[in-house]
Amino acid sequence: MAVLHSSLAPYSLKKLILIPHLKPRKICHFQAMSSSSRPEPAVLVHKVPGLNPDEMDRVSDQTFQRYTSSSVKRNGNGVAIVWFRNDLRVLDNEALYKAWLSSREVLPVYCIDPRLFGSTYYFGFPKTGALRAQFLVESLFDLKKNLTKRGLNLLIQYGKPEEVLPSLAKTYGAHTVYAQKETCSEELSVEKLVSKGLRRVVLQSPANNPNLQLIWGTTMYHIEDLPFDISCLPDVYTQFRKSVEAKCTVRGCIKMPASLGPAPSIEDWGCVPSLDQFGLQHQNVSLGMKFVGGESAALGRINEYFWKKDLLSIYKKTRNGMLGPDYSTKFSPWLASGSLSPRLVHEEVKRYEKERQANDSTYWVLFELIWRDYFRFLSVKYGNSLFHPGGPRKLEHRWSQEKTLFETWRDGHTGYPLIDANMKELSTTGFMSNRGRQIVCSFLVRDMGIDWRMGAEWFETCLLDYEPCSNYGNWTYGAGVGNDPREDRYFSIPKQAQNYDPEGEYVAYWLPQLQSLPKDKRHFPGMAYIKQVVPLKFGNAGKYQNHDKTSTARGTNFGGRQAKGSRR
Ligand SMILES: Cc1cc2nc3c(=O)[nH]c(=O)nc-3n(C[C@H](O)[C@H](O)[C@H](O)COP(=O)(O)OP(=O)(O)OC[C@H]3O[C@@H](n4cnc5c(N)ncnc54)[C@H](O)[C@@H]3O)c2cc1C
Repeated sequence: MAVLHSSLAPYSLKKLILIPHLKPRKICHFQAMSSSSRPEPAVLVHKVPGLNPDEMDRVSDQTFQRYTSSSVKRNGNGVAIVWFRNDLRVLDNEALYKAWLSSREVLPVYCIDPRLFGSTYYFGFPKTGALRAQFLVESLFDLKKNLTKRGLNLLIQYGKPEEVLPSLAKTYGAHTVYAQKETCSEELSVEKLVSKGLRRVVLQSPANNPNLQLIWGTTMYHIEDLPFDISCLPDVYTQFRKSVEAKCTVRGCIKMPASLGPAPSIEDWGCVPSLDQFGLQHQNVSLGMKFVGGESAALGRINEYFWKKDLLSIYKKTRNGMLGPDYSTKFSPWLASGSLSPRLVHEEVKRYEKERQANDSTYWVLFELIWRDYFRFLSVKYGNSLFHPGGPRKLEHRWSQEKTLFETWRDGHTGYPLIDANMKELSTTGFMSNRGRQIVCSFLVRDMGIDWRMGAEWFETCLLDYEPCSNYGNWTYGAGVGNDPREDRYFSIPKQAQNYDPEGEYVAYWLPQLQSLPKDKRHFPGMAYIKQVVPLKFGNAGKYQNHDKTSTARGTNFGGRQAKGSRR
């Protein structure tokens, strides 16, 4: 058992809870050391993917050749608009494909919706942090480049889609606006407003009859191929997985036309925005991983992880790691922004299995992508209850919203190195491993007793890979209010530290003050002490109660519709 190291004793959780006015920074000694005394970590920043720009372009061009075709025939007329949302890619993009097929000219549009740069609903954190905004800027820049190479351009407009799109449809006489279908209430409310705006165009000039066509494109398994009605979606993941694996096939990627032009001529196509246009300042990534946004980088990462480094063959053994770029695929930021299609990942896994090897690891990437699908489908089945305090099961529980305590977690000042290191990684890079996310979620909710929505909203601010279904879905599971009553797990910090960072390498990377300690002391310098005096697990299971009413849904800044249009 670790012995308390006097100079590194973390303040006790009990003290924090009993005396909330204590300023953690003052009593948490190891965090008060001056930065000049900290040894520099060996590697400062890993670029993900770790390819140089020329290599990335080459890889991306090769993949484009594989997934495009020159023999696709076009038979449409007029102008179609593609409204890019969370599908910032060219390959396997069905909305773009249908727009191309049904028209003579395609007008690709991205709307920078000011609401995405407002505040989160309950706790008022920035809805999009600077790192994700930067990732978005890079993604748009790359999309514009890839469209231009194929004869189109990207019109970037600052404004609400329900104002921008009808006006463009009217000006260019577009017959259809194609877009990827979303499933959560804020996005659904924008879809409704766009449809309404397009109907107004018809009223004003009946000859012009634009309509909105929404196309499913976010999951690996298509919603129409599910072997059950979505209202009967199993509440146990394993049942869902077994059922889709037995009864459905993943559709192949759509072969996109090699050339997509011509585009209608527009004088000003709009520039890729800079961060100050979002009211944000550039945040430098000085440690950990710096992800590069955009489809080219996503294809580069597949190439690097699967083909160049052969890491796919050992994924199952490494996936629970926390340090460095290569323990897991790191596909999530590109999947969330839609720069990468899950079906393309599926096809590349199958190709790898054919050309190199098939094993547990190659299968396990698909297993994880089925989790991603599952959370998306759950959002259709459960709607807004995903965002309610009691989650899909409508459980009642008194959560604390104590600000000081929450801030120690948010800022990585809890005094527990495993928690602090993960929270520092999140705020510095916009990323955290799956293992880390489960641990910090359990700590916030079960050890600190804090409202899980505070954690979920903070993740919403910071994560590069934020998307509502996976984020709120995983948080409801972590808080024990998810749809599956059996997914109610407590993560013991000593056990997690022992299993996943036995040498303390991860914590010492993010908290360099710990590097001078012997490896066995890095992790829980105060563990013996904490175990004696702090009831780490509050045993909350007995406090939950079922109740029938959902919490009062309120309006959001999305769409002005009260209650129904609200996520919360
Ligand atoms: C509290 C909490 C919040 C989370 N919030 C998000 C989020 O906002 N966006 C997000 O994409 N993921 C979220 N996850 C899931 C998971 O942590 C990340 O997808 C994963 O860490 C991304 O790293 P990777 O791409 O290297 O994953 P890999 O291990 O390489 O997995 C491959 C892909 O499978 C999918 N995947 C893996 N695990 C999960 C999971 N538990 N749920 C859903 N999809 C999964 C991801 O798309 C991932 O890219 C959250 C998990 C927790 C516990």
